[in-house]
Amino acid sequence: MGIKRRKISVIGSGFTGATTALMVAQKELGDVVLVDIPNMEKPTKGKALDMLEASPVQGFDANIIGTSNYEDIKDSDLVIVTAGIARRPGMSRDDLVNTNAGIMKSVAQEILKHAPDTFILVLSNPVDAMTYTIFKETGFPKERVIGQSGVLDTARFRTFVAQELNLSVKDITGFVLGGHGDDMVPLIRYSYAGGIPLETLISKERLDAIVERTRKGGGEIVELLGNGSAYYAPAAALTEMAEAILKDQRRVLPAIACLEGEYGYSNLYLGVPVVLGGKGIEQIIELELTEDEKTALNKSVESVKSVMEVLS
Ligand SMILES: NC(=O)C1=CN([C@@H]2O[C@H](COP(=O)(O)OP(=O)(O)OC[C@H]3O[C@@H](n4cnc5c(N)ncnc54)[C@H](O)[C@@H]3O)[C@@H](O)[C@H]2O)C=CC1
Ligand SMILES: O=C([O-])CC(=O)C(=O)O
Repeated sequence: MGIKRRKISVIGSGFTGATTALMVAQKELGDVVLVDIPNMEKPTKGKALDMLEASPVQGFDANIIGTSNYEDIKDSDLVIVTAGIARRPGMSRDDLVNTNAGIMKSVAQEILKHAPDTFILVLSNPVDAMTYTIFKETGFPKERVIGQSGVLDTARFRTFVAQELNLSVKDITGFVLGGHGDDMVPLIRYSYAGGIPLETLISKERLDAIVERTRKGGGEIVELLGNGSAYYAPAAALTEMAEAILKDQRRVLPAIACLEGEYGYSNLYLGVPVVLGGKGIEQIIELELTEDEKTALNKSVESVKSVMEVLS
């Protein structure tokens, strides 16, 4: 008996998985199990040990292990899924769908077998469709299967706005709705600098340019890196969501949630504002949308659905 530390399993020890493992450990959200395929077992163990050896210097208490044995995820409080292939220059996220759907199915079976009571955060792309796949394959309640896109997309938007206004990123808030693709819908009307509407601070032309850069933000990093996609900001986004769940913070964050009538859509996982806490997705917040915003959201939904059709 006694009080036990939380356990967080990160599936995939590549760029995003390893970075996420380090960030959640640095925040002392719990002990970390980093999982990859048998071929990758040695480097996965090596990364975990290397991170653990950073802990005395940085002063965090968290055990970190690397493994290719899914039994090690037993009793996880949270499983973060980053397994799969990432895109390279010239590719869209949707090009990853067939390979990653196969990987999601096998990962879902392992989670179901070894950690049936856990929460799941999905990162693998195309993430709206992959979150839906994990939901279907595990049969978990919808509030326990959550995808990450909006925290990252909003973080990019906030970064660009802070640069434009030469203000602290801390004072910039925003909301990005819809699928995690180039049709995502940054909601300017709900975006502020220190409580002041952005529309009163930045010209329409400059705001349009920021929205466009946000939509293509993932691709911008892919072009710069040349051999993969973003991982620092995605890992930071996953860590914020993990903290909201594990500390029952009831944060208001954008997340990929299962819609059953909300915003007029059903049987679909899509990025929307939610309350994220100890029960997972505790509420989906429905914002009033203008006709233009509804049209933009609909376009984004059509993109997500066309990817999901490939899977059915
Ligand atoms: N939703 C989002 O905002 C973002 C999504 N992503 C997506 O996250 C995914 C991972 O990206 P990276 O970490 O950069 O890729 P990566 O290639 O560096 O790492 C992926 C890892 O998954 C492992 N893997 C494959 N099958 C597995 C299985 N069955 N079990 C355990 N591990 C398995 C691979 O061996 C590899 O080590 C990609 O699909 C990428 O597109 C990346 C950034 C942001
Ligand atoms: O762009 C990619 O392929 C990875 C991703 O989802 C992002 O960085 O937003």
